Amino acid sequence: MSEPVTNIMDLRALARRRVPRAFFEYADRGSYDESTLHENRAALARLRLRQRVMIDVDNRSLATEIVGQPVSMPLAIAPTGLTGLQHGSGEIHGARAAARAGIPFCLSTMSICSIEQVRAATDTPFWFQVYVMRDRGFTRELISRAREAGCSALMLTADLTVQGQRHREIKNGLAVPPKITLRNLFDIASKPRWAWNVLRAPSRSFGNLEGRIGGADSLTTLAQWIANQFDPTLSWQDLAWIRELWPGKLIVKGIMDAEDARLAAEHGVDAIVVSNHGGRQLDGAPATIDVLPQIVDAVGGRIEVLFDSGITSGQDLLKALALGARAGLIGKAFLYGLGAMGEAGVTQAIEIIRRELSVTMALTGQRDARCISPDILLR
Ligand SMILES: Cc1cc2nc3c(=O)[nH]c(=O)nc-3n(C[C@H](O)[C@H](O)[C@H](O)COP(=O)(O)O)c2cc1C
Ligand SMILES: CCCCC(=O)C(=O)O
Repeated sequence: MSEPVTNIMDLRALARRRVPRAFFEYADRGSYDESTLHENRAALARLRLRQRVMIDVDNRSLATEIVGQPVSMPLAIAPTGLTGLQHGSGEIHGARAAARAGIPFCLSTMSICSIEQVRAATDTPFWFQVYVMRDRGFTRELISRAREAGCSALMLTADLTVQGQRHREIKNGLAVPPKITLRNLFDIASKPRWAWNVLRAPSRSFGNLEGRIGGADSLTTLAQWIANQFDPTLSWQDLAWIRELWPGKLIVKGIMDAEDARLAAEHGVDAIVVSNHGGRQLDGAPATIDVLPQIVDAVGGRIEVLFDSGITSGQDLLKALALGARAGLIGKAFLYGLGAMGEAGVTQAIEIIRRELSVTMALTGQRDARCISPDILLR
Protein backbone atom coordinates (compact mmCIF):
# COMPACT_ATOMS: atom_id res chain seq x y z
CA MET A 1 0.00 0.00 0.00
CA SER A 2 1.24 3.46 -0.79
CA GLU A 3 1.74 6.10 1.89
CA PRO A 4 -1.11 8.53 2.62
CA VAL A 5 -1.17 11.97 1.05
CA THR A 6 -0.24 14.50 3.74
CA ASN A 7 0.96 17.58 1.88
CA ILE A 8 0.75 19.42 -1.44
CA MET A 9 3.93 17.84 -2.80
CA ASP A 10 2.36 14.39 -2.34
CA LEU A 11 -0.51 15.56 -4.54
CA ARG A 12 2.04 16.81 -7.08
CA ALA A 13 3.73 13.39 -7.17
CA LEU A 14 0.39 11.69 -7.76
CA ALA A 15 -0.66 14.19 -10.44
CA ARG A 16 2.63 13.64 -12.21
CA ARG A 17 1.81 9.94 -12.51
CA ARG A 18 -1.80 10.43 -13.56
CA VAL A 19 -1.81 13.40 -15.95
CA PRO A 20 -0.31 13.14 -19.45
CA ARG A 21 3.10 14.72 -19.46
CA ALA A 22 2.29 17.61 -21.80
CA PHE A 23 -0.49 18.84 -19.50
CA PHE A 24 1.33 18.10 -16.24
CA GLU A 25 4.35 20.06 -17.41
CA TYR A 26 2.15 22.88 -18.69
CA ALA A 27 0.90 23.21 -15.10
CA ASP A 28 4.13 22.53 -13.27
CA ARG A 29 6.78 24.48 -15.11
CA GLY A 30 7.74 28.11 -15.63
CA SER A 31 9.17 30.42 -18.26
CA TYR A 32 12.73 30.65 -19.55
CA ASP A 33 15.24 29.57 -16.87
CA GLU A 34 12.51 29.19 -14.28
CA SER A 35 14.49 31.38 -11.89
CA THR A 36 11.39 33.25 -10.77
CA LEU A 37 9.42 30.02 -10.42
CA HIS A 38 12.05 28.74 -7.97
CA GLU A 39 12.61 32.07 -6.23
CA ASN A 40 8.89 32.38 -5.37
CA ARG A 41 9.16 29.29 -3.20
CA ALA A 42 12.69 29.87 -1.94
CA ALA A 43 11.89 33.38 -0.66
CA LEU A 44 8.82 32.12 1.20
CA ALA A 45 10.86 29.28 2.69
CA ARG A 46 13.57 31.68 3.89
CA LEU A 47 11.20 33.63 6.15
CA ARG A 48 11.35 32.43 9.75
CA LEU A 49 8.38 32.37 12.10
CA ARG A 50 8.45 33.41 15.76
CA GLN A 51 7.44 30.56 18.02
CA ARG A 52 5.24 31.86 20.85
CA VAL A 53 3.98 29.93 23.87
CA MET A 54 1.62 30.22 26.84
CA ILE A 55 -1.07 31.97 24.81
CA ASP A 56 -4.63 30.58 24.73
CA VAL A 57 -5.06 29.48 21.11
CA ASP A 58 -7.94 27.07 21.62
CA ASN A 59 -10.49 28.97 19.56
CA ARG A 60 -8.95 30.07 16.32
CA SER A 61 -10.82 31.82 13.54
CA LEU A 62 -9.70 31.58 9.92
CA ALA A 63 -12.74 33.36 8.50
CA THR A 64 -12.41 36.71 6.76
CA GLU A 65 -13.75 38.65 3.76
CA ILE A 66 -12.30 38.98 0.28
CA VAL A 67 -13.68 41.91 -1.77
CA GLY A 68 -16.57 42.03 0.67
CA GLN A 69 -17.41 38.35 0.35
CA PRO A 70 -17.34 36.22 3.50
CA VAL A 71 -14.91 33.29 3.19
CA SER A 72 -14.07 30.44 5.57
CA MET A 73 -10.36 31.13 5.25
CA PRO A 74 -8.11 33.67 3.45
CA LEU A 75 -7.68 31.57 0.31
CA ALA A 76 -9.05 31.52 -3.24
CA ILE A 77 -8.51 29.32 -6.29
CA ALA A 78 -6.50 31.19 -8.93
CA PRO A 79 -7.64 31.20 -12.57
CA THR A 80 -5.85 28.56 -14.60
CA GLY A 81 -6.06 27.80 -18.33
CA LEU A 82 -6.61 24.25 -19.62
CA THR A 83 -7.83 23.11 -16.20
CA GLY A 84 -10.24 20.64 -17.80
CA LEU A 85 -7.22 18.85 -19.26
CA GLN A 86 -5.64 18.19 -15.87
CA HIS A 87 -8.81 16.22 -15.17
CA GLY A 88 -12.04 16.04 -17.21
CA SER A 89 -14.55 18.75 -16.10
CA GLY A 90 -11.72 20.20 -14.00
CA GLU A 91 -13.29 23.65 -13.75
CA ILE A 92 -16.57 22.23 -12.48
CA HIS A 93 -14.76 20.09 -9.91
CA GLY A 94 -12.69 23.09 -8.82
CA ALA A 95 -15.74 25.34 -8.47
CA ARG A 96 -17.68 22.74 -6.50
CA ALA A 97 -14.81 21.90 -4.15
CA ALA A 98 -14.14 25.60 -3.52
CA ALA A 99 -17.82 26.30 -2.85
CA ARG A 100 -17.98 23.42 -0.37
CA ALA A 101 -14.86 24.73 1.36
CA GLY A 102 -16.29 28.26 1.53
CA ILE A 103 -13.66 29.93 -0.65
CA PRO A 104 -13.89 31.65 -4.08
CA PHE A 105 -13.13 29.88 -7.35
CA CYS A 106 -11.93 31.96 -10.30
CA LEU A 107 -12.65 30.66 -13.81
CA SER A 108 -10.11 31.53 -16.52
CA THR A 109 -10.94 32.91 -19.95
CA MET A 110 -8.83 29.96 -21.17
CA SER A 111 -10.88 27.32 -19.35
CA ILE A 112 -11.97 24.10 -21.01
CA CYS A 113 -15.50 24.15 -19.50
CA SER A 114 -17.23 27.37 -20.50
CA ILE A 115 -18.69 30.02 -18.17
CA GLU A 116 -22.15 28.65 -18.92
CA GLN A 117 -21.18 25.02 -18.31
CA VAL A 118 -19.66 25.85 -14.92
CA ARG A 119 -22.68 28.02 -14.07
CA ALA A 120 -25.08 25.18 -14.94
CA ALA A 121 -23.16 22.68 -12.83
CA THR A 122 -22.79 24.80 -9.67
CA ASP A 123 -24.97 26.90 -7.41
CA THR A 124 -22.43 29.23 -5.82
CA PRO A 125 -21.29 32.34 -7.72
CA PHE A 126 -17.71 32.12 -8.97
CA TRP A 127 -15.25 34.78 -10.14
CA PHE A 128 -14.32 35.24 -13.80
CA GLN A 129 -10.84 36.14 -15.05
CA VAL A 130 -10.70 38.06 -18.31
CA TYR A 131 -7.93 38.36 -20.85
CA VAL A 132 -8.44 41.42 -23.03
CA MET A 133 -8.50 40.37 -26.67
CA ARG A 134 -7.62 42.44 -29.72
CA ASP A 135 -11.27 41.95 -30.64
CA ARG A 136 -12.81 44.28 -28.06
CA GLY A 137 -16.31 43.23 -29.11
CA PHE A 138 -15.49 39.69 -28.05
CA THR A 139 -13.94 40.93 -24.80
CA ARG A 140 -17.16 42.80 -24.09
CA GLU A 141 -19.09 39.64 -24.85
CA LEU A 142 -16.99 37.62 -22.37
CA ILE A 143 -17.63 40.17 -19.63
CA SER A 144 -21.35 40.24 -20.30
CA ARG A 145 -21.46 36.43 -20.26
CA ALA A 146 -19.82 36.58 -16.82
CA ARG A 147 -22.44 39.10 -15.66
CA GLU A 148 -25.19 36.93 -17.06
CA ALA A 149 -23.80 33.94 -15.15
CA GLY A 150 -23.90 35.93 -11.91
CA CYS A 151 -20.12 35.95 -11.39
CA SER A 152 -19.33 37.76 -8.15
CA ALA A 153 -16.05 39.39 -9.18
CA LEU A 154 -14.11 40.12 -12.37
CA MET A 155 -10.37 39.61 -12.40
CA LEU A 156 -8.47 41.43 -15.12
CA THR A 157 -5.11 39.81 -15.76
CA ALA A 158 -2.55 42.43 -16.70
CA ASP A 159 0.69 40.48 -16.92
CA LEU A 160 0.04 38.31 -19.95
CA THR A 161 -0.60 40.44 -23.00
CA VAL A 162 2.47 38.77 -24.47
CA GLN A 163 3.34 35.23 -23.40
CA GLY A 164 6.66 34.49 -21.70
CA GLN A 165 8.37 31.59 -23.48
CA ARG A 166 7.94 28.23 -21.83
CA HIS A 167 10.32 25.64 -23.18
CA ARG A 168 8.29 22.63 -22.07
CA GLU A 169 5.20 23.94 -23.81
CA ILE A 170 7.08 24.10 -27.11
CA LYS A 171 8.89 20.80 -26.66
CA ASN A 172 5.61 19.07 -25.75
CA GLY A 173 3.89 20.55 -28.82
CA LEU A 174 1.00 22.10 -26.89
CA ALA A 175 -1.40 23.42 -29.53
CA VAL A 176 -4.68 25.28 -30.04
CA PRO A 177 -7.04 23.50 -30.19
CA PRO A 178 -5.49 20.95 -27.79
CA LYS A 179 -4.66 17.86 -29.83
CA ILE A 180 -3.26 14.37 -29.57
CA THR A 181 0.10 14.01 -31.27
CA LEU A 182 2.22 10.92 -31.84
CA ARG A 183 4.45 12.22 -29.09
CA ASN A 184 1.71 12.14 -26.45
CA LEU A 185 -0.39 9.29 -27.87
CA PHE A 186 1.43 6.55 -25.93
CA ASP A 187 1.48 8.66 -22.82
CA ILE A 188 -2.28 9.20 -23.01
CA ALA A 189 -2.87 5.51 -23.78
CA SER A 190 -1.13 4.65 -20.53
CA LYS A 191 -3.50 6.91 -18.56
CA PRO A 192 -6.94 5.42 -19.24
CA ARG A 193 -8.54 6.95 -16.15
CA TRP A 194 -7.52 10.43 -17.28
CA ALA A 195 -8.78 9.73 -20.83
CA TRP A 196 -12.10 8.42 -19.56
CA ASN A 197 -12.74 11.54 -17.49
CA VAL A 198 -11.77 13.86 -20.33
CA LEU A 199 -13.96 11.98 -22.82
CA ARG A 200 -16.99 12.26 -20.53
CA ALA A 201 -16.49 15.99 -19.97
CA PRO A 202 -18.82 18.56 -21.59
CA SER A 203 -15.87 20.16 -23.39
CA ARG A 204 -12.39 19.21 -24.59
CA SER A 205 -11.40 22.49 -26.12
CA PHE A 206 -11.39 26.11 -24.92
CA GLY A 207 -15.05 26.38 -23.94
CA ASN A 208 -15.30 30.17 -23.91
CA LEU A 209 -13.75 30.65 -27.31
CA GLU A 210 -16.15 28.90 -29.65
CA GLY A 211 -15.56 30.04 -33.21
CA ARG A 212 -12.16 31.57 -32.37
CA ILE A 213 -9.93 28.57 -32.37
CA GLY A 214 -10.31 27.17 -35.86
CA GLY A 215 -10.51 23.50 -36.76
CA ALA A 216 -7.86 20.81 -36.72
CA ASP A 217 -6.57 22.27 -40.00
CA SER A 218 -5.65 25.52 -38.33
CA LEU A 219 -3.52 24.19 -35.49
CA THR A 220 -1.20 26.69 -33.96
CA THR A 221 1.03 26.81 -30.90
CA LEU A 222 -0.40 28.30 -27.74
CA ALA A 223 2.07 31.18 -27.93
CA GLN A 224 1.14 31.94 -31.55
CA TRP A 225 -2.54 31.85 -30.76
CA ILE A 226 -2.06 34.21 -27.83
CA ALA A 227 0.02 36.55 -30.03
CA ASN A 228 -2.83 36.64 -32.55
CA GLN A 229 -5.63 37.11 -30.03
CA PHE A 230 -4.47 38.92 -26.88
CA ASP A 231 -4.25 42.70 -26.98
CA PRO A 232 -0.76 44.05 -26.22
CA THR A 233 -2.06 47.65 -26.31
CA LEU A 234 -3.87 47.10 -22.99
CA SER A 235 -3.25 50.10 -20.72
CA TRP A 236 -4.71 51.93 -17.70
CA GLN A 237 -6.80 53.94 -20.14
CA ASP A 238 -8.83 50.82 -20.85
CA LEU A 239 -9.88 50.49 -17.24
CA ALA A 240 -12.70 53.03 -17.55
CA TRP A 241 -14.15 50.96 -20.39
CA ILE A 242 -13.95 47.77 -18.32
CA ARG A 243 -15.49 49.58 -15.34
CA GLU A 244 -18.44 50.55 -17.53
CA LEU A 245 -18.97 46.94 -18.56
CA TRP A 246 -18.46 45.64 -15.03
CA PRO A 247 -19.89 47.66 -12.15
CA GLY A 248 -19.19 44.84 -9.65
CA LYS A 249 -16.02 43.96 -7.77
CA LEU A 250 -12.96 44.38 -9.98
CA ILE A 251 -9.57 42.85 -9.26
CA VAL A 252 -6.41 43.52 -11.29
CA LYS A 253 -3.95 40.64 -11.28
CA GLY A 254 -0.24 40.68 -12.02
CA ILE A 255 0.97 43.68 -9.99
CA MET A 256 4.66 43.47 -9.01
CA ASP A 257 5.56 47.12 -8.61
CA ALA A 258 4.61 49.76 -6.04
CA GLU A 259 4.03 52.36 -8.77
CA ASP A 260 1.64 50.02 -10.62
CA ALA A 261 -0.14 49.31 -7.34
CA ARG A 262 -0.64 53.04 -6.78
CA LEU A 263 -1.97 53.41 -10.32
CA ALA A 264 -4.40 50.54 -9.76
CA ALA A 265 -5.71 52.21 -6.61
CA GLU A 266 -6.10 55.52 -8.47
CA HIS A 267 -8.04 53.81 -11.24
CA GLY A 268 -10.72 52.60 -8.87
CA VAL A 269 -10.17 48.86 -8.72
CA ASP A 270 -11.32 47.03 -5.59
CA ALA A 271 -8.28 44.79 -5.21
CA ILE A 272 -5.02 43.77 -6.79
CA VAL A 273 -3.23 40.44 -6.89
CA VAL A 274 0.49 40.68 -6.29
CA SER A 275 1.53 38.01 -8.76
CA ASN A 276 4.23 37.07 -11.23
CA HIS A 277 1.88 34.51 -12.75
CA GLY A 278 3.50 31.70 -10.78
CA GLY A 279 6.86 32.27 -12.50
CA ARG A 280 5.31 31.72 -15.94
CA GLN A 281 5.80 35.20 -17.38
CA LEU A 282 8.74 37.57 -16.69
CA ASP A 283 11.60 35.33 -15.66
CA GLY A 284 13.96 37.40 -13.54
CA ALA A 285 11.11 39.10 -11.71
CA PRO A 286 11.53 38.93 -7.92
CA ALA A 287 9.61 36.58 -5.68
CA THR A 288 6.17 37.97 -4.94
CA ILE A 289 6.74 37.75 -1.17
CA ASP A 290 9.75 40.08 -1.54
CA VAL A 291 7.72 42.87 -3.17
CA LEU A 292 4.54 42.41 -1.12
CA PRO A 293 5.51 44.76 1.76
CA GLN A 294 6.34 47.72 -0.49
CA ILE A 295 3.12 47.21 -2.45
CA VAL A 296 1.01 47.03 0.70
CA ASP A 297 2.72 50.20 1.82
CA ALA A 298 2.08 51.95 -1.50
CA VAL A 299 -1.68 51.31 -1.53
CA GLY A 300 -1.99 52.27 2.13
CA GLY A 301 -5.21 50.40 2.78
CA ARG A 302 -7.10 52.03 -0.12
CA ILE A 303 -7.66 48.68 -1.83
CA GLU A 304 -7.28 45.04 -0.87
CA VAL A 305 -4.00 43.33 -1.66
CA LEU A 306 -4.21 39.65 -2.56
CA PHE A 307 -1.16 37.47 -3.08
CA ASP A 308 -0.11 34.51 -5.19
CA SER A 309 2.86 32.69 -6.76
CA GLY A 310 4.59 30.04 -4.68
CA ILE A 311 2.02 29.10 -2.03
CA THR A 312 2.30 25.37 -1.35
CA SER A 313 1.44 25.31 2.35
CA GLY A 314 -0.48 27.00 5.12
CA GLN A 315 2.83 28.32 6.43
CA ASP A 316 3.40 30.11 3.10
CA LEU A 317 -0.08 31.57 3.31
CA LEU A 318 0.47 32.75 6.90
CA LYS A 319 3.69 34.52 5.86
CA ALA A 320 1.82 36.38 3.11
CA LEU A 321 -0.88 37.41 5.59
CA ALA A 322 1.83 38.61 7.96
CA LEU A 323 3.26 40.87 5.24
CA GLY A 324 -0.10 42.45 4.56
CA ALA A 325 -2.01 40.27 2.12
CA ARG A 326 -5.74 39.98 2.70
CA ALA A 327 -5.70 36.46 1.23
CA GLY A 328 -3.68 34.13 -0.99
CA LEU A 329 -4.52 32.36 -4.23
CA ILE A 330 -3.32 28.92 -5.28
CA GLY A 331 -2.71 27.90 -8.88
CA LYS A 332 -0.40 24.90 -8.95
CA ALA A 333 -1.40 23.57 -5.52
CA PHE A 334 -4.99 23.45 -6.78
CA LEU A 335 -4.01 21.78 -10.07
CA TYR A 336 -1.90 19.14 -8.34
CA GLY A 337 -4.92 18.16 -6.25
CA LEU A 338 -7.14 18.11 -9.31
CA GLY A 339 -4.74 16.07 -11.41
CA ALA A 340 -4.13 13.66 -8.55
CA MET A 341 -7.72 12.91 -7.55
CA GLY A 342 -10.23 15.16 -9.27
CA GLU A 343 -12.70 16.95 -7.02
CA ALA A 344 -11.63 15.00 -3.92
CA GLY A 345 -8.05 16.05 -4.61
CA VAL A 346 -9.02 19.73 -4.80
CA THR A 347 -10.83 19.37 -1.48
CA GLN A 348 -7.77 17.71 -0.05
CA ALA A 349 -5.45 20.46 -1.29
CA ILE A 350 -7.64 23.11 0.32
CA GLU A 351 -7.95 21.18 3.58
CA ILE A 352 -4.20 20.54 3.76
CA ILE A 353 -3.59 24.28 3.54
CA ARG A 354 -6.40 25.04 6.01
CA ARG A 355 -4.98 22.62 8.59
CA GLU A 356 -1.42 23.91 8.16
CA LEU A 357 -2.60 27.50 8.48
CA SER A 358 -4.58 26.72 11.62
CA VAL A 359 -1.78 24.79 13.33
CA THR A 360 0.85 27.36 12.37
CA MET A 361 -1.35 30.13 13.75
CA ALA A 362 -1.53 28.21 17.04
CA LEU A 363 2.22 27.70 17.20
CA THR A 364 2.83 31.40 16.54
CA GLY A 365 0.26 32.40 19.16
CA GLN A 366 -2.39 33.69 16.75
CA ARG A 367 -6.16 33.34 17.11
CA ASP A 368 -7.57 35.40 14.27
CA ALA A 369 -6.49 35.20 10.62
CA ARG A 370 -7.67 38.80 10.13
CA CYS A 371 -5.14 40.07 12.65
CA ILE A 372 -1.87 38.52 11.53
CA SER A 373 0.88 41.14 11.66
CA PRO A 374 4.57 41.23 10.66
CA ASP A 375 5.24 40.57 14.37
CA ILE A 376 4.99 36.84 13.74
CA LEU A 377 8.08 36.98 11.52
CA LEU A 378 11.63 37.07 12.76
CA ARG A 379 13.54 40.04 11.40
C1 LIG B 1 -1.36 25.93 -15.52
C2 LIG B 1 -1.58 27.35 -15.18
C3 LIG B 1 -2.42 28.10 -15.97
C4 LIG B 1 -2.67 29.42 -15.68
N1 LIG B 1 -3.57 30.11 -16.42
C5 LIG B 1 -3.91 31.37 -16.05
C6 LIG B 1 -4.96 32.04 -16.72
O1 LIG B 1 -5.60 31.51 -17.60
N2 LIG B 1 -5.22 33.30 -16.31
C7 LIG B 1 -4.55 33.93 -15.31
O2 LIG B 1 -4.83 35.06 -14.97
N3 LIG B 1 -3.57 33.29 -14.65
C8 LIG B 1 -3.24 32.02 -14.99
N4 LIG B 1 -2.28 31.37 -14.29
C9 LIG B 1 -1.62 32.01 -13.14
C10 LIG B 1 -2.38 31.74 -11.84
O3 LIG B 1 -3.60 32.41 -11.83
C11 LIG B 1 -1.59 32.17 -10.61
O4 LIG B 1 -1.20 33.51 -10.76
C12 LIG B 1 -0.36 31.32 -10.35
O5 LIG B 1 -0.62 29.97 -10.64
C13 LIG B 1 0.06 31.45 -8.91
O6 LIG B 1 1.22 30.75 -8.62
P1 LIG B 1 1.25 29.26 -8.06
O7 LIG B 1 1.00 28.37 -9.22
O8 LIG B 1 2.62 29.14 -7.53
O9 LIG B 1 0.18 29.14 -7.01
C14 LIG B 1 -2.03 30.02 -14.57
C15 LIG B 1 -1.17 29.27 -13.77
C16 LIG B 1 -0.95 27.94 -14.06
C17 LIG B 1 -0.05 27.14 -13.15
C1 LIG C 1 -3.69 29.03 -22.12
C2 LIG C 1 -3.28 30.43 -22.31
C3 LIG C 1 -2.64 31.17 -21.19
C4 LIG C 1 -3.10 30.79 -19.83
C5 LIG C 1 -2.14 31.28 -18.82
O1 LIG C 1 -2.33 32.32 -18.27
C6 LIG C 1 -0.97 30.52 -18.49
O2 LIG C 1 -0.72 29.47 -19.09
O3 LIG C 1 -0.22 30.96 -17.61
